[in-house]
Amino acid sequence: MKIAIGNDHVGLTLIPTITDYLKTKGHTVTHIGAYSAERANYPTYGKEVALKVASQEVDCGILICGTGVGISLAANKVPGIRAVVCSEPYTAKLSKEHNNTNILAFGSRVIGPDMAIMIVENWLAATFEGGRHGDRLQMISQIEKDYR
Ligand SMILES: O=C[C@H](O)[C@H](O)[C@H](O)COP(=O)(O)O
Repeated sequence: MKIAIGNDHVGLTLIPTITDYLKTKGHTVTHIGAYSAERANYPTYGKEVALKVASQEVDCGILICGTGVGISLAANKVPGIRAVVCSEPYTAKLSKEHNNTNILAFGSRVIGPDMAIMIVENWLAATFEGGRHGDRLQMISQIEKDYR
């Protein structure tokens, strides 16, 4: 898969672990992020990764900030994006199966490298189930259209 990964200055600490893991699994990784510990603004990176996902330049995205909250909020402002913040693998799996999330976010101040890998692994392995869940996603898309 083609995966875009983005981070702010806090999320940078988990980038080598996640990037190495993804490459080991054969994925192509595009890194868009803060590249130093100098304070940076997460909306910049959340938006940039979200635009790549929405335009289908990549298959999905992974975003990391301190908590995963701010960067996912920014990504979710881009039409077509369904970003989820996860601190454990169960939500990551269900967010794909039921909500067809296209961006996974987590926080480097919340979880460590091993948990981050478990979350990524479960998210990437899961498949959207469609059916009633697809109907609900259409309702979400409609809300987006209503307020455009
Ligand atoms: O949701 C926002 C993220 O957790 C940011 O990584 C965090 O707010 C950055 O905080 P600071 O600028 O204090 O390092």
